[in-house]
Amino acid sequence: MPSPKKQSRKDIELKQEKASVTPIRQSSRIASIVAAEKEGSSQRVEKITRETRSSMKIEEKEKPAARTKSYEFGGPVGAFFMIFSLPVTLYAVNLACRKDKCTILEMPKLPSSLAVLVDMEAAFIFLGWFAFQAVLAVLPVGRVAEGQPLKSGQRLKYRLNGFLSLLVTLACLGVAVYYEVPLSVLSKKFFPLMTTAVIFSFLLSIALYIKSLFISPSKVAAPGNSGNFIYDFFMGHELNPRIGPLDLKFFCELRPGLIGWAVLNLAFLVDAYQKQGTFPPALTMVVLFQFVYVADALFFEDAILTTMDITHDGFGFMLAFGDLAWVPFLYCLQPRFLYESKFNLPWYCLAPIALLNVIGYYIFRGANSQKNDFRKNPHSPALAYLETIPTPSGKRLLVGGWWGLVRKPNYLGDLLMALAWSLPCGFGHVLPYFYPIYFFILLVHRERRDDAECRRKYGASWDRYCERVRYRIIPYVY
Ligand SMILES: NC(=O)C1=CN([C@@H]2O[C@H](COP(=O)(O)OP(=O)(O)OC[C@H]3O[C@@H](n4cnc5c(N)ncnc54)[C@H](OP(=O)(O)O)[C@@H]3O)[C@@H](O)[C@H]2O)C=CC1
Ligand SMILES: CC(C)CCC[C@@H](C)[C@H]1CC=C2C3=C(CC[C@@]21C)[C@@]1(C)CC[C@H](O)C(C)(C)[C@@H]1CC3
Repeated sequence: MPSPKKQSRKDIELKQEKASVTPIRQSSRIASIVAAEKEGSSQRVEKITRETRSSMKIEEKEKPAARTKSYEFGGPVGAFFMIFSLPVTLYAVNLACRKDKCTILEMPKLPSSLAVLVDMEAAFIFLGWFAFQAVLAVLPVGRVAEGQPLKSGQRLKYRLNGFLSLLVTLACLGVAVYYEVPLSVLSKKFFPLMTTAVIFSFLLSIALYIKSLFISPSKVAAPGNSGNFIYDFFMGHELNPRIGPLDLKFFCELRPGLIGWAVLNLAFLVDAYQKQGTFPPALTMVVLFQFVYVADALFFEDAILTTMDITHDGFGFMLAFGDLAWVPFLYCLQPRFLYESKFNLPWYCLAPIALLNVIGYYIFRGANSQKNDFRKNPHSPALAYLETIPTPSGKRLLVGGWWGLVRKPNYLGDLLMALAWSLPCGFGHVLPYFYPIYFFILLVHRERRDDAECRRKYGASWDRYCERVRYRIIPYVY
């Protein structure tokens, strides 16, 4: 136990540190950074930045985890509603879009027996798949990267071998096709596989919540620390849960669900080829687009370390269900529609859609890489041409390049791609457009959440950025 005398001295020091990040002090620090930059003294800039960071770290290290004051997603009631409505939506959309019909004008036909939805073989396939990906993820192969600094100042280490895992998975699929293993089992058992993923994500979220009750305050994720069980279960109470070398959030976000989505698509394509003797153009194109999206996420795996999911949100039901059930079994809706319905479009319709996808990808990749490279090395000579503005935390905000066009250029590119994945399904049905519609809503909401978080982090500097870059996602529109 510290002596009362020592404790009170520590308190004084703490108060002094807290005072050092008051708004007045913040603006004087920005002024010092700007002055030092004008003088061209990069050493002084580094020094002021280091001082500011360490004073903020001391402040945060000593605090018990602060309770979340503002609720998102409609608070506990909204979270409770989503825990039930998300799985229902997943089933409803997939049941409404089946071989003979794809419509929202009729009630989805419920399966004749439970065996259509639940199946032991599918459960083994799913669990085997999850274990296979986990083994690949912990193999000591591939670069190790450091995450963004945590509240404690510590940086977690992440093994980056996602792209290699994708290649190994593809090789295994190739061998399976060669030995005539029927991949059609994946499309036949689509619903039982989905049910296993749903049950698994519920069980995983419960385990994660129980584990999070025993962690130290520095490991708590601020958004999932309200004290309300339902809300924290949904948002995720622990920021970076790990089992030995396996970082569960990082793993689930990129491996079993994301690669699983690409594998389901490939299974539809192989089956279509085996049945029709040719690769149907529209299906092939969408499978290829989505494959590039998945491969890109794994190739630029370290870029996810600066996203909101990893730096800010806890690992709870929202992400567990999103990663393991929602992404693989809903994002493949357009390929599944094209596979089941055999719908096609002529090349002169597919060509402009392909161009839209390329433009979307160019913006998405350019924006994500620009921000990620800048966060990794703000003094990189390759980025020196970009205009930036200082913030009290020492970090700067990009106000040139992609990040000067709109506040979320990466969302803009992602949305263009989402549209390009649905257009090959034609205009006869609304359901294949579920993804771009849902995605637009998700990203508008996500932008608002991030805006609030950045205003909290960067104060007046964020307001300056918003004045400079007026549009949020779509130039001159929104
Ligand atoms: N397919 C899907 O279902 C989904 C895809 N996505 C995609 O994931 C990607 C990541 O998205 P997300 O994590 O939401 O958001 P961002 O990658 O945009 O990350 C937000 C963070 O970036 C930093 N930042 C914001 N503006 C600037 C700026 N001007 N200069 C420098 N840094 C800035 C801030 O963090 P700090 O300053 O602390 O570094 C902010 O908190 C996007 O491409 C998105 O489209 C997202 C959700 C779902
Ligand atoms: C349905 C719920 C209300 C919300 C669930 C959201 C999740 C499905 C998404 C939250 C952020 C995601 C990201 C990707 C996939 C979807 C989820 C998990 C991402 C891995 C897709 C590939 C991209 O290249 C990316 C940038 C790595 C994405 C990161 C965010």
